[in-house]
Amino acid sequence: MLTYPLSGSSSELVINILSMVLSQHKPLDRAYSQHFSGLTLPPSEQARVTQVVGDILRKLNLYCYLADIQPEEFERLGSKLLNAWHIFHGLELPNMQYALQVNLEDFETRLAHAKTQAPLWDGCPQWLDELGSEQLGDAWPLERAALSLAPKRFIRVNELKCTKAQLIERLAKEAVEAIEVEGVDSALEVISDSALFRTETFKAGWFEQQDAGSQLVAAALDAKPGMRVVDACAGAGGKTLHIAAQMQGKGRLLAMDVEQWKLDNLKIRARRAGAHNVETRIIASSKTIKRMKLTADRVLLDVPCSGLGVLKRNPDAKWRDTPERLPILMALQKQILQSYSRMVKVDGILVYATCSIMPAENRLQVDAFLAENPQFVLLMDENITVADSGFDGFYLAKMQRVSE
Ligand SMILES: C[S@@+](CC[C@H](N)C(=O)[O-])C[C@H]1O[C@@H](n2cnc3c(N)ncnc32)[C@H](O)[C@@H]1O
Repeated sequence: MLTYPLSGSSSELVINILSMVLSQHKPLDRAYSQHFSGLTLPPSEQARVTQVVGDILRKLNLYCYLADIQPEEFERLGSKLLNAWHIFHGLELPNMQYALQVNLEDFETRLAHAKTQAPLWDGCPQWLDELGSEQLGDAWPLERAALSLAPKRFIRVNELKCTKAQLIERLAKEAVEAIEVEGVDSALEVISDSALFRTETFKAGWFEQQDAGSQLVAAALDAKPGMRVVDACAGAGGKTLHIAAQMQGKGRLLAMDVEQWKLDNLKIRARRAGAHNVETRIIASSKTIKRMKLTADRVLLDVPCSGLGVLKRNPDAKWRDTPERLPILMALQKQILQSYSRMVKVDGILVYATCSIMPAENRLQVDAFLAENPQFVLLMDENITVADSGFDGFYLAKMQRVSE
């Protein structure tokens, strides 16, 4: 965490970003882009601001409890929470105008109590603690604690442009220190505090920022040059670009989604990455899928999910309407799996993936699908857990179509 306090203006910035997320219910990335654009903040200060915002969101209920405020009061009482945050981390108080002060005696009493309440200490809201206990049983406390930590920074080497060794060397010349990641061939961990997207190495398309756990998903698809591959929930193409590299730019790679703006972003990223065999197609209706019946060697279904495996990186989801959305998401996952699996040809491979660690969105969906679709068999599945891997949490199931 920080070694010296935030400046007064950075503290105000943290409060404004958090207010946008907590009071106006905007996504965190939108709050960042709105507040950072037009600011001439040095990259290191921007990194400090995002570090503090991320930490506060990961443990919002703990810091609110210590500051003796309610999350709903953040817009009005944010300065008190920020002071409590500094005291908690043993830092001097920031120099904010009109800041509300914390009663130190009260803070110490609350701190002693919070240490005895593990879910509160881990910044876990009650609904999530109940869901995690119900879904994961004894494994939940370790996952819960792991989800409260700051995420590491991972990148994926773009093998269409360079090797891992060449990437490490070129990044070092731009003062970015990156090391190999055990168990994930395509990944590097960035251990210096550098602004990655400003590097020439990034502009040349040599890497993408992508969690190491996420890189295991496309690896499981095992796409080969010359194949016909569909990434059916491609979004902005994190995994599409990885698949394109596996295919060495040869064969047909179709990236589909229901949101055109995401596919437009994907096209820009594909151009930078030199991924020339990527085509995009909007899913306008079920006909788009029906027309492709039994045509694909590989289909990836990286379905919309709760995101409960990636709370380190997207901690705002803890304080959103995630529990209300869960049944809707699960119905959509079931429907996508049933309908889009029709694209897989006989002997072809289907990979179902989520960035959730909850069995209800993962193995239970796959079991239900297999029970209704004997034309598919399960080859393997994997829970990439946050506590075991240190990555974000993912699930993947690899299935094969054995008959029409
Ligand atoms: C988990 S995200 C995909 C992330 C992406 N694969 C990546 O690696 O960057 C799920 C995607 O599914 C898309 N989606 C939502 N409903 C869909 C549907 N019915 N059919 C296809 N895609 C859908 C969303 O727009 C979103 O981009």
